[in-house]
Amino acid sequence: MNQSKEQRILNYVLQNAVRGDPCSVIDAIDTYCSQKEWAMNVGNEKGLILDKTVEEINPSVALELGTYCGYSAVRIARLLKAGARLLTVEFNPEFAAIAKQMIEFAGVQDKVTLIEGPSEEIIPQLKKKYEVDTLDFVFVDHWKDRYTPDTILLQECSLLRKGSVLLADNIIVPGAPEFVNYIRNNPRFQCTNYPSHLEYMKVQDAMEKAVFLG
Ligand SMILES: O=C(NCCCCc1cc2cnccc2s1)c1cc(-c2ccc(F)cc2)cc(O)c1O
Ligand SMILES: [Mg+2]
Repeated sequence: MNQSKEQRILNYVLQNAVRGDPCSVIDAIDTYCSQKEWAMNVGNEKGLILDKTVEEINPSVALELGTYCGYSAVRIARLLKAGARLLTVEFNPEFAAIAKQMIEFAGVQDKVTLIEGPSEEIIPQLKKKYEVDTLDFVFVDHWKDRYTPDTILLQECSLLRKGSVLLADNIIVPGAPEFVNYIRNNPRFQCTNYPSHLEYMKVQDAMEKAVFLG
């Protein structure tokens, strides 16, 4: 049976990156996806916005919604201090299997917990099953129509505290207009927009940072 695009991306990383070197994994994925096959990794331009946000917060507990091949999980995990952890949620079993191998090859598996399942099911489990108190940082990069309901769910599950930071991808393309309207008009969030470009394309995109005010 012929390989999936995600399997081809992983194979390229295994052959061209250095085991245990997260930066070489990130670079290899960006090289493959800009030269050979486009894929929905956050990419290097928006990835730098993600890096700066993570470095600014220096989170002890981070959540990612939408793992895909593990590109942003590796990007985030490589910046985490000793003892800090990333929980990343993926809905698609094939993607989760690729991401698991990607995270292990990068050598960040000790910092990352990969959870397979729908966000609306996993978020309510985070406190009891995954021993989360509150989240310092959330990277939102899954189904664009889940951005708003899951932000509400995070609040309902008391997973956000004063100063928790959400960073949402794809504000313009594919777009999350309902989320933008919700978060910018919500007095409990302080929002900042970061114009950028769609990964590997000359198409406008943006990220939105939202700080929970408690
Ligand atoms: O759909 C995108 N990401 C979401 C897919 C993840 C599905 C999940 C649902 C779910 C539910 N619960 C838990 C975990 C998860 S993971 C996406 C799409 C584009 C894009 C695609 C075509 C195009 F022409 C232009 C842009 C660019 C991007 O950067 C993206 O992130
Ligand atoms: Mg995205």
